[in-house]
Amino acid sequence: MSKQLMRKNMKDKLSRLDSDLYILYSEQIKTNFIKEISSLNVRTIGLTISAFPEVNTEGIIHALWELGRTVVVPKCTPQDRSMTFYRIEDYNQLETVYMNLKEPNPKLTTAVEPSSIDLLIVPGIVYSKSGYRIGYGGGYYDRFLSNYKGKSMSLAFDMQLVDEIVSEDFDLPVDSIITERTTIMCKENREMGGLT
Ligand SMILES: Nc1nc2c(c(=O)[nH]1)N(C=O)[C@@H](CNc1ccc(C(=O)N[C@@H](CCC(=O)O)C(=O)O)cc1)CN2
Ligand SMILES: Nc1ncnc2c1ncn2[C@@H]1O[C@H](COP(=O)(O)OP(=O)(O)OP(=O)(O)O)[C@@H](O)[C@H]1O
Repeated sequence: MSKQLMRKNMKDKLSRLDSDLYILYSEQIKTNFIKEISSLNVRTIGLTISAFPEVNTEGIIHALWELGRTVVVPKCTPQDRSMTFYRIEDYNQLETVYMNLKEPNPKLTTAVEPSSIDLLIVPGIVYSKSGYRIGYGGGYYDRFLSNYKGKSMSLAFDMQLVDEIVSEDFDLPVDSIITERTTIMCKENREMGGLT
C-alpha cells in the first residue's frame, strides 16, 4: 500500500478514536514515558505541541517541567522545510502562525542548537515496530533527523502500529516507540534484522 493511502487510512481511523479513550491512552503513554526517561540521562527534550488526534503532549510537557528538564519545541520554516527548536517554560510563549499548529514565539523564547537536544520525540501518523514512520508529509522530521545525533523516540497509540512500512532512502527510524501498552525497542528490532 502506498504511503499516501496508509496515511489517509490511519487519519480516518484516528479521527474515530473515542475522546475518553484518547484521554486515557494519552495519560497511560505519559506515565510510561516518564518512567522510561527517568532511567535515561536526558536533560533537554524536543517535542511538539500536539493537536487531536496526536498523543496529547501537554501533560507530558508539564511533567517534564516539574522534573526540571528543558523543553524545546519546533518552529517551521516552510520555505526550506527546516525547523528550529526554542526553549519554552510556559504555554504563553506559544503562538499559532502556521497551519493551525502551536509554535514558540521567537520574540519570547531562545533558540537551541540541535546538538543540545538529548532526546527528540518524533511525531507521526503510522509506525512500524522497527521505528519507521509516516508523518504529515512535510518531510520536516526526515530532514531534521538527517543532521541529528541524539536519541529519538515516538509516542503513539497502539492502533497506529502496522506490520510494515516500505521505507524510502531518506526515511530515518526512531530508536523506540512508547504506546499505552508497551515500549518497543525499535533499534534492537532492526539489529535483529528482517523487520522494516
Ligand atoms: N503537533 C505537531 N506539530 C508539528 C508537527 C507535527 O506532526 N505535529 N510537524 C511534523 O512534521 C511539524 C509541522 N509539520 C507539517 C507537515 C506538513 C505540512 C504540510 O504538508 N503542509 C502543506 C499543506 C498540507 C495540507 O493542507 O494538507 C503545505 O505547506 O503546502 C505542514 C506542517 C512541526 N510541528
Ligand atoms: N533529508 C531530506 N532532504 C531533502 N528532502 C527530504 C529529506 N527527507 C525527506 N525529504 C522530502 O520530504 C518529502 C516528504 O517526505 P515523507 O512523505 O516521508 O514525509 P513524512 O515522513 O510524512 O514527514 P515528516 O518527516 O515531516 O514527519 C518527500 O518528498 C521527500 O522527498
